[in-house]
Amino acid sequence: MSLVSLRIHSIRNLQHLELESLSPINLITGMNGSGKTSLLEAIHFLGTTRSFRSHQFRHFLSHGCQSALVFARLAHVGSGQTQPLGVERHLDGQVRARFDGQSLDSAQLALQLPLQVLHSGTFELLDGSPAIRRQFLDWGCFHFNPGFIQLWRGFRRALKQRNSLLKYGKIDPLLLQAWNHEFIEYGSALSEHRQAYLSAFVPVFNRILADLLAEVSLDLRFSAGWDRKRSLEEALFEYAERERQQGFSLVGPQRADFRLRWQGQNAADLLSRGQKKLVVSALKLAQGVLYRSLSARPCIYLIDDLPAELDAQHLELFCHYLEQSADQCFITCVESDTLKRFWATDTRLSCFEIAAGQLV
Ligand SMILES: Nc1ncnc2c1ncn2[C@@H]1O[C@H](COP(=O)(O)OP(=O)(O)OP(=O)(O)O)[C@@H](O)[C@H]1O
Repeated sequence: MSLVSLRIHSIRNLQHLELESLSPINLITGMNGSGKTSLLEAIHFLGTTRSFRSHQFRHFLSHGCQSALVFARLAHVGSGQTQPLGVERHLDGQVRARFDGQSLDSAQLALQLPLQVLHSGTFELLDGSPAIRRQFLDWGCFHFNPGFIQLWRGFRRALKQRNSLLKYGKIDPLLLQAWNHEFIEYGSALSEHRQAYLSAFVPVFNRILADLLAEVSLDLRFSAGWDRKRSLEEALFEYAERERQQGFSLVGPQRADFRLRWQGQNAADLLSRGQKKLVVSALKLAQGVLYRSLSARPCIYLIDDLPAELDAQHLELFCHYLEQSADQCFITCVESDTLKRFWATDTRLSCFEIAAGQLV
């Protein structure tokens, strides 16, 4: 699906904004503080009911408003048919997502509008906490395997119950055994899905990285969250006493991570900012390529300040990559001339300029 038109109400300084005739490549330009990133945030809200830069809804809801609404018409690739998608969220916590007249839960919404975001915070994928990389990995697994969400939910439930038993000291052995069983069943399966996804992902990532940043070749290492020479059951047994003392689960898929190594060291410690941006971009592009090859559906890319950190040569490579993909892109930058020259003349491109939250 791709967005054909977009209507935004009450997201940051975008009180009411309507965009028509969206293209595969959409350039959003404007001065600092004009509302470019807010527009990307609004599309992210449409696909997830959340922002990618504020955890709290009240921070990205326009000041003085009670609710935010984003509405779009989505087109099936290759057909002229469009369907409406709307997401509304109120300050009191109510969230409503509707697609073509049907209510959607968050997982169904994510399936309708698969998004990849690149913004200044995305660097954390390399040097931030493992939770950020697990989230990245689980996005891929979620779209790679329809059964993954059930496993993930089952595992989260078992982890929560297990942690609350360990936390409150008085442990009923039968109850702990029951939750251990769930934890092991769901946890082992979850980890297998993550590994299967990475096996498919790594060659795609390496290929894209070689195109975008030929001088860097990275080794992606996955750690499951426990020593894989043992089963998860054996690892729980080995850590049982330490977990009792610490009061929470110490081993399992909730500790999984992956690291990128370059020349035997943590890549984040060696790469320049521009190189980091290209590596993170290659990770995100690889997820999109894999998603498209499995589902035959495109991803939507939200790319904030694409030119930042990149020289003209890498910028051109990046733009070339985006225009060749079947994905839809929303790209922000301050000056439109910075990016306009990098596209082929037959690329379907729409340019929107924003000033103080309004289209110019
Ligand atoms: N909750 C809010 N309600 C209203 N306005 C807000 C809210 N939060 C932030 N703003 C304002 O919205 C404006 C748009 O911010 P945004 O980050 O989208 O700008 P931008 O065009 O991406 O700027 P830059 O080029 O500097 O990154 C800013 O002026 C900001 O102060």
